[in-house]
Amino acid sequence: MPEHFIGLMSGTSLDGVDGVVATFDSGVRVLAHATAPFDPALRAELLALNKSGEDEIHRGELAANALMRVYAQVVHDLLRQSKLTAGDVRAIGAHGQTVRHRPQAFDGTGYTVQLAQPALLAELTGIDVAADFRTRDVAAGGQGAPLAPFFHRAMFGRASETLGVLNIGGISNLTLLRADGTQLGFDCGPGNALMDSWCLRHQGQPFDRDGAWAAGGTPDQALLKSMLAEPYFASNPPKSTGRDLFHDEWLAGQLKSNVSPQDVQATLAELTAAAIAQDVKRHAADLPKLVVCGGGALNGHLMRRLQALLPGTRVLSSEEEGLPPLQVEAAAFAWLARQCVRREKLPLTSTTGARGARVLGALWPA
Ligand SMILES: Nc1ncnc2c1ncn2[C@@H]1O[C@H](COP(=O)(O)OP(=O)(O)OP(=O)(O)O)[C@@H](O)[C@H]1O
Ligand SMILES: CC(=O)N[C@H]1[C@@H]2OC[C@@H](O2)[C@@H](O)[C@@H]1O[C@H](C)C(=O)O
Repeated sequence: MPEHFIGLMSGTSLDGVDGVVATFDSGVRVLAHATAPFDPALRAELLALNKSGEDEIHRGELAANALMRVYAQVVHDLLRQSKLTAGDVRAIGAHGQTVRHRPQAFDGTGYTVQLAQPALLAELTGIDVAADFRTRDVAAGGQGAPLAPFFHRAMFGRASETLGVLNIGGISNLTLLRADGTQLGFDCGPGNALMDSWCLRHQGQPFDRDGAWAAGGTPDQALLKSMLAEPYFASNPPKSTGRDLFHDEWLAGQLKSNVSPQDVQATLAELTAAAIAQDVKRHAADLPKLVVCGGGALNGHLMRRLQALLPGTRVLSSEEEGLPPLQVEAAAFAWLARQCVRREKLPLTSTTGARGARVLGALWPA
């Protein structure tokens, strides 16, 4: 029987948990996919914990416990769907919930915090849990993110082919896999997070389905220019970002003139697409193919804008390459769990800037 791994991802969009059960013995094979939304109180608390607040250690621990219960529910759903038992699964890779990401802050080492309680998840599932994947990279001088590029190579890479893999979650990140075997990976900037928040505020919807609201507006060029002047966009990789920088107050600080809510949404969509296109042109002029995953791949308007800004590149959904957009990151953490239990070092340097290859993650035995 092949070794099975479960991957659980709850990302910066805070929409909930995506999980997969997968095998990697002969290529990547996803046997089941399950999701669980966050209930509004947990989502609000996780969002609030992205900023300093009262009694945050206590609140953070309770939120981590609550998060693990949602993770356990996804694990049980995956086992039921795939007709596997806990004993059939070698390990779970649990990402946790990023609430702070400051890899180079203050003391030159910095930190990244993913709320999780892997011990509780091991108790609730009876399966070994690999977690805390980012901190070793930060300790080794890296950004701690993005980590999916190593999986992107395993999943989408082809010998002697140059291609890009783009994840558009709350934040967007780009992986460039070059024909010569080298790679680059970094966060481009906002993905859906600012759009989601603006849409909730003005439309009462958690996200702009298919980008329809944005598509009916017109980007405000002065606002777009001002947003693109944020120094993060021009800075060189290795680099990573998050809600620490791209939060509602950042957007509020940009809104100096009177732009209609719908045109602001159109401008935010254009910002996501333009920042990505700028990065592709800067680091991979003549890129033949860009495989898009994450929830943003389901946003037709965003996909059309990306294609228009990158006319020489074929922009396609990861679905066309064998893995649906909402399964890619969860599959990445299943794969990272496998690397962790095998004590395989990942060649981090060209992507995160870490000093050398390291084993990522720690293990909580069942
Ligand atoms: N049908 C759709 N139309 C438009 N946008 C969508 C659609 N479905 C999902 N999305 C967007 O995708 C987001 C979720 O994406 P995803 O699950 O990839 O993010 P994440 O994993 O939380 O974030 P990150 O990759 O930054 O960690 C939603 O918040 C929403 O903005
Ligand atoms: C610190 C953190 O949680 N970063 C996330 C976030 O969401 C997208 C982007 O920013 C990426 O850098 C990363 O997630 C993916 C899974 C990664 O590590 O590749």
